[in-house]
Amino acid sequence: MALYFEFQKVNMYFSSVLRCDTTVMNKSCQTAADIAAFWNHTAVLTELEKKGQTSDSQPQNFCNYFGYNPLDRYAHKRKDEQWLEEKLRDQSTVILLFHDLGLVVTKGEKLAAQSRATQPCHFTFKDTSALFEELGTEKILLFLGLGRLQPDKTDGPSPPTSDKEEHLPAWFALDVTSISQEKILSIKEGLEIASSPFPGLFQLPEKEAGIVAQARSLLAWHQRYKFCPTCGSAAAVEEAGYKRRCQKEGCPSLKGVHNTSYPRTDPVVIMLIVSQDGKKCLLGRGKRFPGRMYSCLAGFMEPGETIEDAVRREVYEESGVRVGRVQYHSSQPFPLPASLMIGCLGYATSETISVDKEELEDAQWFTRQQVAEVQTGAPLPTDALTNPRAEGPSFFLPPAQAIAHQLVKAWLRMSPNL
Ligand SMILES: NC(=O)C1=CN([C@@H]2O[C@H](COP(=O)(O)OP(=O)(O)OC[C@H]3O[C@@H](n4cnc5c(N)ncnc54)[C@H](O)[C@@H]3O)[C@@H](O)[C@H]2O)C=CC1
Ligand SMILES: [Mg+2]
Ligand SMILES: [Mg+2]
Ligand SMILES: [Mg+2]
Ligand SMILES: [Zn+2]
Repeated sequence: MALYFEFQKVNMYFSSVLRCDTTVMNKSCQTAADIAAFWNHTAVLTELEKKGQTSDSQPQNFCNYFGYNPLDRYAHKRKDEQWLEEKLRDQSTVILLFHDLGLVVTKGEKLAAQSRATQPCHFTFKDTSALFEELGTEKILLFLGLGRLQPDKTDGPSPPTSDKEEHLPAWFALDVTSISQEKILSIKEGLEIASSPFPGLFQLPEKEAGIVAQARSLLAWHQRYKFCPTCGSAAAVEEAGYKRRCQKEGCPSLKGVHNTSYPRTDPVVIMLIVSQDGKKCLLGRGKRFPGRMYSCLAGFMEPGETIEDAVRREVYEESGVRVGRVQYHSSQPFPLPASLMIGCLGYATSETISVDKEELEDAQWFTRQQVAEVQTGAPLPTDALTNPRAEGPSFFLPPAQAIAHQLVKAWLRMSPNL
């Protein structure tokens, strides 16, 4: 009998978990999964995960905007020119066009109620054959990989596919900077060039943002590294856009492996610093930040430095605050032009702030409550980014697409509301 009651209790427990609204947050920005993770109720967390909810307080599960890329890069085919040519002409192939790093998009698509989403235009070889003809052999054509766009991450797991890998659509990016904008825009009705990186790059469908980041970072490398960094001679594009080879005989870059021949990525640390008592976090305002925006401190890593030391050094340089323990959270490819943001939480060992006025306008400690109110509060007025006197809260955080936003959210969710 006792066993029966015990069984009933467990049953009720799980049925209440299965009925709970997994999207609701309490005043501290914590969802049911966050609370379950915090109190180490793994059985409850497992049930919630079956409903498609994971806790952001489990950093290993976290994928930032630009971080999700559904393509298999298929790197072993980059030297197979015949295979690449056939793939390029296949009618399932998707070609993205970039004009001076601006993506060619379809006008007027609305994905979200308030923001105008940037919808990359998917061209075929047939659509673009005149452009290929005009560009000739000197073109920069990148093979990005094979794959299909999956349903949004929020739609749950992707449906099973019977496709063999080789039959998945191939994705390419073509640089059409040397072709007139009029000619590009006349390929189809309703095209435009999302020339400015802001805000278009941050309004892409999330399932495609990683592909655009991959293409844009590579094209930016080609734009900046036309000549061999070792001897200054011309360098030809090879391996489907993943290599540049110096054309001068005897150049040292031709002997052995040289990173000057391959696409570059600049690692950047970005960190939310938490005070010793765990109740405050450190945020700064860069000189060029819009409106009243405050964000995590960030800085380029230097050669011969660990991630932990880069976090400690940048925080000390910019704010005078000393940091002890550093914990990795997640990363984000950042295609402006080609950074890798390495997101961390850092635990301060001192509190006095001394702002580096060369780089920052201000840096302050913000309480958990202040930050939670801004995160859960009403949407910002439309002129908040441009008008410092706009109505609304005394400060605001970067949007959800920024890793800084996610670091703040992670801290709010993983710490108890003290
Ligand atoms: N603070 C934030 O919330 C966010 C920052 N970022 C990005 O993080 C990156 C680094 O942050 P910062 O505070 O600017 O870095 P930082 O604190 O290291 O200072 C930037 C300065 O470092 C020098 N520098 C050293 N290595 C460099 C390199 N590889 N490329 C360019 N400049 C280099 C330049 O003089 C530059 O002015 C920036 O590109 C920024 O766009 C991105 C998202 C959010
Ligand atoms: Mg900085
Ligand atoms: Mg700095
Ligand atoms: Mg720096
Ligand atoms: Zn050279």
